[in-house]
Amino acid sequence: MSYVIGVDLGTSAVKTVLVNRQGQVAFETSESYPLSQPKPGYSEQHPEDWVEKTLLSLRKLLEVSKVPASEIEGLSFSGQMHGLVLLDEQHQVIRPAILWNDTRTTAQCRRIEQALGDDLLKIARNRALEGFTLPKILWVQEHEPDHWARASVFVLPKDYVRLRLTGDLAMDYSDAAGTLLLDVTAKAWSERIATAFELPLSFCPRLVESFDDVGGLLPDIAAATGLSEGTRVYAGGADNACGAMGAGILKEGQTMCSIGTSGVVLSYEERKDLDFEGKVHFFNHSERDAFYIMGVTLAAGYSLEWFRSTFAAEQSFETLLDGIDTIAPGADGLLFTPYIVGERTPHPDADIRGSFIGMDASHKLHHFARAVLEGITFSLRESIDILRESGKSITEVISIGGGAKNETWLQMQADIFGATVVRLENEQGPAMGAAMLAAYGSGWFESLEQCAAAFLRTSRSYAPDAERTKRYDELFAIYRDVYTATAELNRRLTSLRG
Ligand SMILES: Nc1ncnc2c1ncn2[C@@H]1O[C@H](COP(=O)(O)OP(=O)(O)O)[C@@H](O)[C@H]1O
Ligand SMILES: O=C(CO)[C@@H](O)[C@H](O)COP(=O)(O)O
Repeated sequence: MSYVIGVDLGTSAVKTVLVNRQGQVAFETSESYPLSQPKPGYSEQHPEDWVEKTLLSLRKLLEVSKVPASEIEGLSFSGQMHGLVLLDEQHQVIRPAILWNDTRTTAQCRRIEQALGDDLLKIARNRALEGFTLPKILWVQEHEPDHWARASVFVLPKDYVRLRLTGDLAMDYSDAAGTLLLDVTAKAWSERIATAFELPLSFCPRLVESFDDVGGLLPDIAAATGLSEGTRVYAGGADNACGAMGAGILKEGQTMCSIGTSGVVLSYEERKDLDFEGKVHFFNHSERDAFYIMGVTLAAGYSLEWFRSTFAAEQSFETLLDGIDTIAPGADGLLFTPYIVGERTPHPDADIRGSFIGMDASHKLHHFARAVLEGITFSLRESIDILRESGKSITEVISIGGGAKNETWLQMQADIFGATVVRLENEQGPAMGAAMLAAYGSGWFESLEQCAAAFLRTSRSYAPDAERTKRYDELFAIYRDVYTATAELNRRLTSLRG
């Protein structure tokens, strides 16, 4: 038998999957790590936690599966995007990583816009948003001169873990696209952008394709995990690119919805010269010379996790959501907006915060839980609408991530999106995309599409119900008004936040 491993470095946990040549998952493990929010709007993690938990997860994968290390041909990564890991000349970490959902960088975004004007959208193909990496780099430049003086190079989360596993420093195009330093269509670091902020190009690591072989495992890593030094490591990709691959989004006309900590609606995009005016993110895919567009809800699964841990900490997601299907669409007049850490699509606004509108004395915990799911899904519908407005026909959506675990939520996605929602058999999200990169890199298939055809099988489809879709369309019109109606109120509350 031969196997590959996919490692998904998520925001809440690292997940590893062991996959055979038929795409069957022989074993999986997951190890969580903390997220620290030292101030409102801040979101950080310790890169050492990622490394430690990745090694632990790999060791368990080998111990429990009992698969001989010699049968594992390749390993690759998927990683949470945009997070800034600053390294000194010896490749030591300088400060905790500043993550994708950290919104401290509004001033730096305005500085980028002023310095680059129209060039930003022309070159980086994306707007200056707080979550992206360049604003984080500028924040450290401005606020932490001692740290900045030591900074020699930057990497993204999975690149740091790969560096520690192999000793190789590199970044793949799909992740580099989320830094705002890449000329996305030319696939090269942008000198124009780097020099505008006095960054030498040596501050940016070597660029590679997601499926490139970047070496073997270091001897001490092989010893610590039980893996063989002979297992080849392939660079890996951004979690959304890998999630898309793991959902089979490899040609025009395919769309996925991923509900993890964040929420993403993503479509394969052939029209690389079309100007999306920054309304959606435009990134390199993990397949060679391919692209995708996507909209992001900052707190999708995170809104549900926040609600559960704050108001029903003793309950699992399953218990909390059990019975919400007995409540009618609209949660008896209760509406939630998931802006609990600010928002990205369609409102790039770090100051906006969430709301429950329409609370009534008759509402119980289940009404709130249903309203939270509906609010998250309405937010994703805003991205679906932007993709449709760009000319895409979206009639089928592959749903992945934690949000695809609940049947009621899957049906709700179909009803709110007005599209058939498809769940995959043995859905593994971005971890499967990472395993596919390792399988393709190892030469098991001639193309990633061929690999997807062999690995991925659909499990169940959820068709939209015409009556519920109509009801949700009415509610969606109200949902859309909540942003405008609460934006100014939230701005006035900003100074009260801790
Ligand atoms: N059984 C479940 N039912 C509904 N939602 C769930 C369930 N389990 C997890 N989730 C949601 O999925 C989120 C985690 O998704 P995951 O894809 O594992 O996240 P990430 O990759 O960001 O770490 C949780 O925060 C929660 O909102
Ligand atoms: O910021 C983005 C994409 O632009 C996020 O999607 C991150 O990539 C984190 O993803 P999850 O941990 O939610 O999977």
